[in-house]
Amino acid sequence: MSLTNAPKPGSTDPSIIRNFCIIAHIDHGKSTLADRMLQLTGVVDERASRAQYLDRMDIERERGITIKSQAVRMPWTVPVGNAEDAEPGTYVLNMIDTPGHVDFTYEVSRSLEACEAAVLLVDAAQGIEAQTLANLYLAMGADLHIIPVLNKIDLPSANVEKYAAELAGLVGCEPEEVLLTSAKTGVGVEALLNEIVKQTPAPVGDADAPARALIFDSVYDTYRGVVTYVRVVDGKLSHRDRIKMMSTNAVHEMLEVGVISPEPVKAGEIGVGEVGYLITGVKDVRQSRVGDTVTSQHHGATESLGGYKHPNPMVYAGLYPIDGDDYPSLRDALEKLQLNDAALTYEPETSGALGFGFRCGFLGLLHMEITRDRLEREFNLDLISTAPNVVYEVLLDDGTEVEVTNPSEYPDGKVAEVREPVVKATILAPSDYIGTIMELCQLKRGNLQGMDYLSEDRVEMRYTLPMGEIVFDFFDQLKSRTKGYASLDYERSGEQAADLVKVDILLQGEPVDAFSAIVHRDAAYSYGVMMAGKLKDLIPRQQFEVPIQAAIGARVIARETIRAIRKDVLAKCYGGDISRKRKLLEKQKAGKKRMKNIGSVEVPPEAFVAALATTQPTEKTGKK
Ligand SMILES: Nc1nc2c(ncn2[C@@H]2O[C@H](COP(=O)(O)OP(=O)(O)OP(=O)(O)O)[C@@H](O)[C@H]2O)c(=O)[nH]1
Repeated sequence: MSLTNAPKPGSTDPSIIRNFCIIAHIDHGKSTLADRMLQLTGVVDERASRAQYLDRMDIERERGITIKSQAVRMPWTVPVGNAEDAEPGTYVLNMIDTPGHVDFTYEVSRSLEACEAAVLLVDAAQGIEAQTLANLYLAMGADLHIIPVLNKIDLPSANVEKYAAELAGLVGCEPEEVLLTSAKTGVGVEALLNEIVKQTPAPVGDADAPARALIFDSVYDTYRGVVTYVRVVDGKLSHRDRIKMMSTNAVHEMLEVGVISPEPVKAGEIGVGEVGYLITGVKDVRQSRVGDTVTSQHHGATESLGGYKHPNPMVYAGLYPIDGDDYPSLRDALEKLQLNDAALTYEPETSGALGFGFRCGFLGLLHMEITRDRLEREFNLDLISTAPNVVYEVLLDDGTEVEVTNPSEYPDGKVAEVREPVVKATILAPSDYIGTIMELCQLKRGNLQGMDYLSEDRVEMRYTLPMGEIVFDFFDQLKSRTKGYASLDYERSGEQAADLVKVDILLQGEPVDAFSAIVHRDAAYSYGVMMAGKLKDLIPRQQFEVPIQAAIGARVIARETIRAIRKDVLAKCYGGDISRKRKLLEKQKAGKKRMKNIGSVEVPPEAFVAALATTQPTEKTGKK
């Protein structure tokens, strides 16, 4: 349909608005389906459509993942006499794109809150995966109507019958009610749009009440400052308003209101049920937080929409520039990233081994990897990052409690109790792998909470596990044990007391803070042996013997030795060529400058990078 006679923002009757999102496991085709919908509704024409319109950032496109949610307004006309029995007429569909990964669960939950229905998309060749379930539970928690869809039905390996039954069993409908699409070829997508119109409840709100809108995303734009995405629940927001953030009472000037279709389109106002953006001139997303309620300054609402949560980092790691001179650039880069990332925290720290750097807090491992990636790519920095760790609550003998976000700050002795964060994990896998998964979970101190068969050969296992074990190498091991067939999802679920100790690694008797780790007492020995062995291979031989030790307090639990060598770079230069000799000596000197010194031991930065490389690709990067 043409865009010119589409209903105008601000004056759209809520009864013709349909707000929905697409939820899916990674790679099941969410972005492709979204692109196809943009084309079919005429919002993006086929020629202009570059693949995956919604995934804006380069990294997202390269890795094929969605980090930030976006919302697009699409007009859609249901023709008279359509097979799906939707009421003919022109509707406004707002498609809200949700991030798919567990690290961003809170952002997902806010995006869902802005919708009335969720299209649950499942790959017809893969079936239900862990994130299908996690997202479905979140959507059901938000009271959304669920529209089950099997995608990729064009694939020769698609097993429509089996997975339609699985999906129907999950959402509680008949297998015939599961819609079938191929986002790639477009088959079934028009029918899906009609079904969305038919099945999605129209938004309900009080047009005459004071304005209340939910912030479900907030993005920093270099030219325009922060762009805030909102769903209006009651009243209306006009470009003439001054607005108030209800969690902080901060008041901002409104510079622009509009809708995205798919580029920003200015509007005078947006009303009940509508989804759009606000620009207020704030320069930092922390002033416009996801989950907060926006109201107008005058005659504003007194009660916020609820559900606002402050994002708390769950995983910490130290980031250090390989070249110490890059420290100021790293600080500037983190400052810039934080403009667009309310969940990222950092503070300066100094490491005896690595010099000046920052201790950064992340929502999870993917968040950490994305941040590191962006620092290296967009800001051209070479970084060493320490192994990620979780936050421990340590109760000392004298009754004081300290929060430890860095293993090297772990109090020595005097510890009465240590509490560690726990997660509820859901693992989906072919039933052949039950044995090996159970073995792994046991090894990682997991407790089986329940197990269900989704179909005769696929099983869902629910565990509680210490989060510290998950950030270590759990995912990697799970994938290798199940040949990549298992999928994992987890959410935070309280704390537990545990018998944890700090293992230090010493080079020539000097502790190297970057390698200290907090581990379970039973795993301390294997961590010590693994680390000492790794370093023995990575640190080049020096002119003297270097002992490597792993220790708990004063007790040494593992030891390796790097034998001495005298590296004579001139050995091969017999006779006279003095300029060649000088060149070699200069080269050696330059090499030494890069070295990090631990006592008198020279360690090349690459050894730190390799020793600290967690064998820990997350679900996304594991595919690289
Ligand atoms: N054959 C076939 N391939 C499809 C279909 N839909 C998507 N794909 C392919 O599946 C892959 C993943 O699709 P995406 O749309 O990026 O998946 P996604 O769910 O958005 O992934 P994330 O953004 O990472 O969560 C891409 O290579 C698509 O081309 C389909 O209907 N048929």
